[in-house]
Amino acid sequence: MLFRPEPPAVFPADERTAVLWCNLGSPDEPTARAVRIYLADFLSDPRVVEIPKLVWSLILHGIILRTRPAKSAAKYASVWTPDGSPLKTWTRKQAVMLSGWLGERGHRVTVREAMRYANPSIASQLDALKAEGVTRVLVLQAYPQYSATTTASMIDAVNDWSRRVRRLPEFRFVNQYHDDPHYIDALAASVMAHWKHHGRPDQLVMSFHGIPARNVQLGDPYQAQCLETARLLAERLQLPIDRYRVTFQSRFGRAKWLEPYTEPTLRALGAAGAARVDVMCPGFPADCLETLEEIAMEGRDAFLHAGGKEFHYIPALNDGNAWITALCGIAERHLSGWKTR
Ligand SMILES: C=CC1=C(C)c2cc3[nH]c(cc4nc(cc5[nH]c(cc1n2)c(C)c5CCC(=O)O)C(CCC(=O)O)=C4C)c(C)c3C=C
Ligand SMILES: [Fe+2]
Ligand SMILES: [Fe+2]
Repeated sequence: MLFRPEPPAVFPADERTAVLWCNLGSPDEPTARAVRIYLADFLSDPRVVEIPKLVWSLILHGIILRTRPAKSAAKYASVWTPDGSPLKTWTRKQAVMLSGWLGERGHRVTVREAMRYANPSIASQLDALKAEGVTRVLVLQAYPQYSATTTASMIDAVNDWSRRVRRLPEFRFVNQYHDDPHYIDALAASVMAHWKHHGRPDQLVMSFHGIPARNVQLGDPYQAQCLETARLLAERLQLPIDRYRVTFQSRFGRAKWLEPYTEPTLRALGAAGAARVDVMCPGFPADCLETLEEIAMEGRDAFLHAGGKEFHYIPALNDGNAWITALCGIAERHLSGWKTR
């Protein structure tokens, strides 16, 4: 193991704090080539696909990476903006806003966004922070609900970087904030803002990203945390139990994932004659491929073709005031004890 040489320590240490605002990441471009590189990295992560390495490597390289990149690239192209991937654009904007708001509250902290897969990578952002003299890093993730497939994988990436470094910053990790009252308030505010203009739907569908059902059996708390977020949000919206449902989207492969699945639920609601369905994705703080394409395009088509009349997608929290307030509060709580002002 080779640790990097570093300049001699200066005493007393001048403590400098940073918040690393982390999200999943997107391909660099909506092309089959860039998506292939992204998916190869993403899908080789043993936290994401828990299948024996040799078997998975054959399936991944023999089948998936030959067929999926072109299909996914076309989907990415349908949501791509002049600024690039929506997920990266929103995540960057959230980092800038969080930095400004923490500054207004008197904190001297640097805020940077980082991506688990592709760019800007966790390693490159940690390198940059270290070069700027940062000695304390709060790792905050755009995953309100903990899953080993996402949250633990991000911590793995930080640990991979740490393995190469001689003088480590002090790290803190936030594992979840699924029941944070301000996060719930921010979700409720975005729903209420939508309903103020459009009235209430017959059904509000709260769609979370799925994971394999087996992961939950093996101890992943993700499903329980999604259900708790949904219950708290419904309570906050004073929504009776028969006016909302919780579903799981983005199933990958043939194994059983968390149910009920979003798209079949939307089709069933359409076929049953639901006049209007609103869909929101509480587990995605930033709009991305999975919300803008899978829900707002494919989900809409599924519902309307099955006979539904009106479909509304309620945008993700993105740069909403209530959400940045919540983010600020979560960061401040976990920064406490580190002298930042
Ligand atoms: C293969 C297994 C996958 C698991 C497990 C998984 C869990 C998971 N993912 C998110 C959030 C996002 N996923 C996104 C895209 C995406 N997810 C998978 C696969 C799994 N996700 C793939 C292959 C892709 C890429 C697109 C595709 O080819 O289908 C995104 C959007 C990224 C973007 O660029 O916009 C997000 C966000 C969570 C929260 C989660 C578990 C809780
Ligand atoms: Fe995913
Ligand atoms: Fe998807």
